[in-house]
Amino acid sequence: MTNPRVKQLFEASPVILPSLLQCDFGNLEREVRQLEEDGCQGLHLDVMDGVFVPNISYGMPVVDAIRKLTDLPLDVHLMIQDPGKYAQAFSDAGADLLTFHVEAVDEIAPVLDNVRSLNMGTGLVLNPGTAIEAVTPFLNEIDVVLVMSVDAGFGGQAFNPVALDKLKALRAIKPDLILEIDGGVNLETIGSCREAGADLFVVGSAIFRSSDYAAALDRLRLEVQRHDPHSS
Ligand SMILES: O=C(CO)[C@H](O)[C@H](O)COP(=O)(O)O
Ligand SMILES: [Co+2]
Repeated sequence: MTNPRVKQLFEASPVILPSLLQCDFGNLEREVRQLEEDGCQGLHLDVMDGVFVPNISYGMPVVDAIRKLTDLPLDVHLMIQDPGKYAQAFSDAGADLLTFHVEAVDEIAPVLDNVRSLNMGTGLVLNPGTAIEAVTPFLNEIDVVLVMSVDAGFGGQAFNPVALDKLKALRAIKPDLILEIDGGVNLETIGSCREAGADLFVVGSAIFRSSDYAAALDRLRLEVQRHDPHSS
């Protein structure tokens, strides 16, 4: 991986990545500064097009605005149809790590080649209903597998434990693969995600619905430490 911010993110693993979907967009700069002060080591940006998922969030202008606000690694989760068409635009907007859904493309390889040529980290995303076999042929060409524990499209959904089996299976296939979990990750579920092998933990409502982001993050980090598979 040559993108220095992605390298920094992976070296900091395990990392909790706040999902900017339910934050206060009317005070985006304040939110980003608060997360930086609370020691966040990256941000997860949820891009939704209303076609691939039945919801619309934001696109390149907001990614660009966040890029101008912070030097933190930006992990951009594309929940859009035909993501290859927008890879250059998101690279130009400042994405460091770009993940796209295998369900949103007819052929993975050409989109993957395109994203990799743009000096971004690359990741494939699996919805709960998609088997890991959809990504196993590509494990040597990607940096991350993002395993969804909710059906992509909305924050605040309940965690689907099928994701844990996928994390364990992928960890067993490729021990050095960076694994990311996204959807319904909170104090009750984050420990089992860590035990199952996750490195990056996307958290939305468990942070943004709390009145004290720092306290919520500290409790989540403690749970990750307590359930670390590498600790004795
Ligand atoms: O990709 C997503 C939804 O499609 C979001 O990243 C995810 O839902 C995070 O929010 P929460 O922690 O509240 O589930
Ligand atoms: Co996401």
